[in-house]
This record gives sequence, structure tokens and C-alpha cells, in this order.
Amino acid sequence: MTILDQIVAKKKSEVAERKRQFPKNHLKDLPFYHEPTVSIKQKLITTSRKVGIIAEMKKASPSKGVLLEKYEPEQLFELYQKAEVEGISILTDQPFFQGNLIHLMQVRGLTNSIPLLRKDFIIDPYQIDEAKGYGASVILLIAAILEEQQYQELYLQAKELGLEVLTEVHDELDLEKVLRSFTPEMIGINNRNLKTFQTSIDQTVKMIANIPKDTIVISESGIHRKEQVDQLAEIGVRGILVGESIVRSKNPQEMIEGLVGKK
Ligand SMILES: O=P(O)(O)OC[C@@H](O)[C@@H](O)c1c[nH]c2ccccc12
Repeated sequence: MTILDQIVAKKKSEVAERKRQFPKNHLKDLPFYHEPTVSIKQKLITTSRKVGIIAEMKKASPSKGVLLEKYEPEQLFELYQKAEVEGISILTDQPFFQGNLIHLMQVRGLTNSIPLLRKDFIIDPYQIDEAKGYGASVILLIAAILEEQQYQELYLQAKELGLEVLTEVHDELDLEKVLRSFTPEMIGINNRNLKTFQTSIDQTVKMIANIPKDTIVISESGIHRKEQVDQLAEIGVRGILVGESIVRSKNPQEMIEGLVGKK
């Protein structure tokens, strides 16, 4: 069983339990359910930077364990805001990343102009309503854990709710699967090999040629040096998604500005 299989198995029981505790028809009473969202696509297209940055908040990961003992999303937010990031990705998966939907809501309480991505393993429409209610503007859909039809349905449901979708692919098989449906607005190429956990931006370099022109490409994972960012900008990547190297840095603001420059 791969790590993704384990995560999805756990996620299924977690979602079932959440539905019992907080029935779906109550989700529309959450504080941000009826609030407008902010377009991350627009931020990435109009940025004055060579490439926009989605800075991630995560306390731990299955490959690295705990990244940061003292994890305070609201403090990180201050630094990300100073660095003028184009978006913020917030892990909400608890069992494997020590995230929480509350983190999303806390940060949303501090901004209505920076788009927030709910970073989780979305397999059920319930989680999309949750994302909206807790303050997300964007959700992640991971091709590798969804059937083609399930992916289509979740994508359309998110759009109906006014959310944007970042479609994550790991390889050509994932890409074929999602392109059979329709042209996604944003594709994130995950540089992490799910079997070995190794990252290489060569994955983005290899796959970008097969992505339709109108789709915004985001390179995800394993980005820690400016030279990588320059190379990615050169080949047409519009955004980078960076977690570990920022949260582990002594000075996250400087780290971000070092990667993509000041605004
Ligand atoms: O910490 P990194 O190597 O900079 O990676 C960030 C992000 O790409 C990674 O956290 C990620 C990409 N896709 C995911 C899906 C679920 C959880 C986490 C992820």
C-alpha cells in the first residue's frame, strides 16, 4: 500500500465521521460560506514577478516528520503577507500533516485579499463545502486519488460554489486522465515521486510541454533555490508552491523574497 492509499483510507473514515458530527446541511452556516472568494489565478497572471509564489503552511509531512515544533499559522501569515505572496496553501489534514481546518479559518480571519488554498485530500463533495465555509478560495484535486468521473464532479461542484481548482498531477497518466475531462484552469505538477519521496524539478520540465496553453502551470514541491525558480520561469511556469524550505527557514520572509524577489 502506498502512502497515498493509506492517506485516502484514513480520509474516508474521517469524512464519514465528520458528516455524522456536523451534517452537510449545516455547512452553509459556517462563517465564510457566503463570503466572496479571491482569484488566485488572477494574482498569478497579473503578478509583477517572473513567477508567483504560493507559500505553504504545514507543520509536518509523512516524508519529513515534524518540520516545525512551534507552528503558529497566524504568525507565519504576518511574514507571508509582508513578502506579498500571491497565495497561501494551508494543510488541513490532521493525521499525516498535523493540519487543521481551524488554521484555515484563523488565517482567513486575518485577510480577505490573499487567496487561500485548502490543502487536503479531497474525495467527497462534503469537503468542498467545508473548504468554502472555513474560508478557502481554492481547492486542490489530486488526480492520482480520484476516478475520472469523480474528479469531474468535484471540479464542477467547486466551480459552482465559486471556488477555483488546482488540479495536481504526478505523471503522464494523471495528466491524460484529467485532460480527458476538460481543460483545467490550473495544473500543479508535483515534483515529488510518490514511491521514493524524492523531488526533482525535472518532472515539471518533462511534463509542461503536454499541458494546454490556456492552463496555468504551477510547479509543486522540492523548491529551495533561486536557480530552480529561474529555470521554471524560463520554461513557462506561472507559479511555484513551496512549503518545507519556507517553514524551516529562520527567516521565512527573506526566504520567499530570495526565491521570487521583492515586489
Ligand atoms: O514542502 P515542499 O517540498 O515545498 O512541497 C510543498 C507542496 O508541494 C507539498 O506539500 C504537497 C504537494 N501536493 C500535496 C498534496 C497533499 C499534501 C501536500 C502536498
